[in-house]
Amino acid sequence: MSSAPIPFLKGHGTENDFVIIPDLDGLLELSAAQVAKLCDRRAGIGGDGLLRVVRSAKDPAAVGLADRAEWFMDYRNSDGSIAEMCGNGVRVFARYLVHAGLVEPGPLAVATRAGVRLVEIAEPDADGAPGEVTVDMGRALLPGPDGIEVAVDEHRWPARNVNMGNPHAVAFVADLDQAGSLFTAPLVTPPTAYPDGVNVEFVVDRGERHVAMRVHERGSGETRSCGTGACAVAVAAARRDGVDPAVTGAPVSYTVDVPGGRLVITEYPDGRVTKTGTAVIVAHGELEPGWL
Ligand SMILES: N[C@@H](CCC[C@H](N)C(=O)O)C(=O)O
Repeated sequence: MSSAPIPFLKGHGTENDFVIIPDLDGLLELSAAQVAKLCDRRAGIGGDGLLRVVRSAKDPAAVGLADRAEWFMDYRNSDGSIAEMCGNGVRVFARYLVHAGLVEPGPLAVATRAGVRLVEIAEPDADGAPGEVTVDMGRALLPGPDGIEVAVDEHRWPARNVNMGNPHAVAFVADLDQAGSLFTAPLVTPPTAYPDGVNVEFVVDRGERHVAMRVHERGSGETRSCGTGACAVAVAAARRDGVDPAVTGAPVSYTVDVPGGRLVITEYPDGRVTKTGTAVIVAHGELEPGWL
């Protein structure tokens, strides 16, 4: 790694917060331990995850995507592990590119480990406040099997396996407090359903096409929002409510409240799932030389 100062930014999407490392030409190699150090909330910058911003052509992980998307989101969880996709991360990533003058508001293709995702960055409003960011998350997969369960303390719920590029177990519960402290990962069975680990969402109804959730994220613990999780929740709710757009032929939207704000998720008859919410840059700085 070069000894030049390393710039960073901090941003969040509905309080799912990220350390952003611009590495436009792919000169940095961040180990899992270095990512965990950066995401540490006491000894580092602090974040639920890290977004390394790099040109697709400069990162081997984005091979084959560079002709469709100039920028690659190298996303890592706060423990340093790699995840295929981060739904809030990709919106904050797009916000950073506009903030840095690297792209204009409007449509943008972003390469991720789950493939290319299309983002729409709204123009700032009349007061100059940044507009919301929408991402087309592609199709949800519901691979099963039947019989998945999530357990916390004495509570046990049936759960639905929804894959949004990354794995989710969605459980509808009577009360979000039943999920407990979430200091440790909920028990998900059978373990064979998720060989690579799982993000777990606990969901309650708030009204018509309106739910609220808490999440325990693989590699990060409980977070205040999870974009892929909110999409998984909306898809699971649509199946439960009998409004699968592929069957009804009509799009369906769910408002998903997370501890850090609100996301709006729409699923279309062709299977695409979009997600809209805020994405904010809050700070920037430079790492102390030698610290990392
Ligand atoms: N917070 C994210 C999801 C990040 C990845 C997840 N922890 C995993 O390991 O799959 C989101 O907004 O989608």
